[in-house]
Amino acid sequence: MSARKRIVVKIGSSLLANSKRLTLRYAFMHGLLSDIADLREQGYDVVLTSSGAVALGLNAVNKSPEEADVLDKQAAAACGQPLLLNAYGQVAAEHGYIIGQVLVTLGDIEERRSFLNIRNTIQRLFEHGVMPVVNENDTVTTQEIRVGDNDRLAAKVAHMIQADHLIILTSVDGLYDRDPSEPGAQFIETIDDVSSYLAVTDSTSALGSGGMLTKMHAANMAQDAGCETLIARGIIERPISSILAKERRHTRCVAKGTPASSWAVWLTNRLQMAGSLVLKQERIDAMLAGDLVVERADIVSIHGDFQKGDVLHIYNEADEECARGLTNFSSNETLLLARHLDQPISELLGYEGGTRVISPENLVMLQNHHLPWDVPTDQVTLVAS
Ligand SMILES: Nc1ncnc2c1ncn2[C@@H]1O[C@H](COP(=O)(O)OP(=O)(O)O)[C@@H](O)[C@H]1O
Ligand SMILES: N[C@@H](CCC(=O)OP(=O)(O)O)C(=O)O
Repeated sequence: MSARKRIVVKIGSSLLANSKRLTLRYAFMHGLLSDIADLREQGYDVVLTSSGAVALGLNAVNKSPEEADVLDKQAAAACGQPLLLNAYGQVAAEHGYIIGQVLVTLGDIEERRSFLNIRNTIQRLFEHGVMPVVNENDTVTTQEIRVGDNDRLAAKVAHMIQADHLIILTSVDGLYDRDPSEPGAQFIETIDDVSSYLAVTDSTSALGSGGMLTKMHAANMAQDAGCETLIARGIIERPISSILAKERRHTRCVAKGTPASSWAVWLTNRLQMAGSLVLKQERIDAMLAGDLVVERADIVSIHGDFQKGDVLHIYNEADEECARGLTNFSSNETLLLARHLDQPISELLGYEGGTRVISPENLVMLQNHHLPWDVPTDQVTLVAS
């Protein structure tokens, strides 16, 4: 691992685009990239996760943020992303460095192989002194399969590169106990456990997507990965170094304890559910006591249409999510195996393979994880029926 420190900086749309004219705020970009030039000199490797493609492309499709539908936004992103990256490229060159574009989809970061590929590419860009600029590839995503906000995407990148800090620059100076436009809103300086703030208001600025809600989710994901999240106002001189030097107000979400392994964090911080299993309480108790495995006899019900290698969410019979793990069988195979417990697996499936539905090395308990999903209500298959 390199001795250089790593930071992921997330830039919200409201910082990059003028909310009325929907044009680029060059002065902000200059200040930001000049600050990054100094940080690079001081030994920081920086990844920018930058929004702004949709906002900067809206003029090209003749729409305002309010009237644009999903397709308009995808078309706008196709026009705005090159504008954005061109500007980053030109301004970075004035400060003596090169940027590289990394466009990703939800599938790319949820699939282990492409996740590792992106990580290796970012690593190689660092080795060449190039600053990666990451954004979601909005033109190819659909509503159901998209990250949807760059806060959580930035947290994924922070986990991917084992960043020391995730810095979220936005239009307010941090988290308040309610929307700061409400009278009496109190500023929150330090957050030890993000889980108590996961239900904060989700109202956004004119161009924003997720508001503070997705910033808290991002901080929660980063906390799991051992990375501290700092949330601060972006329109200011030296927007990043002034935060790192604690010169101005910001919200700090502390990274506590030893981070889980990269594999465990990848398994738990999923944004998409392939399928799920409800297990008998005895098995959940055994798993909590350290016996990490799922056998076919443990299954009460199966949800969803999943494939071998997909990550499943594991629930107890009270519909509480307890664990996540990588399945060795598809949903059809799992059903067959669980319904015919007295028959050998090789006979049922027609091939020799393992016997466990989820193997110990591929199973992670969620006891320290704060983003459990509700049990899905569709596509339920009761094993005993
Ligand atoms: N509890 C809160 N604390 C701070 N800001 C909040 C809160 N609730 C809502 N907001 C609003 O969230 C907005 C920032 O989120 P967003 O517009 O999505 O920014 P970005 O484009 O930078 O991601 C601010 O305009 C702020 O008014
Ligand atoms: N990928 C989108 C950004 C989505 C997003 O998260 O926006 P924001 O809440 O302003 O950070 C774009 O480039 O416009």
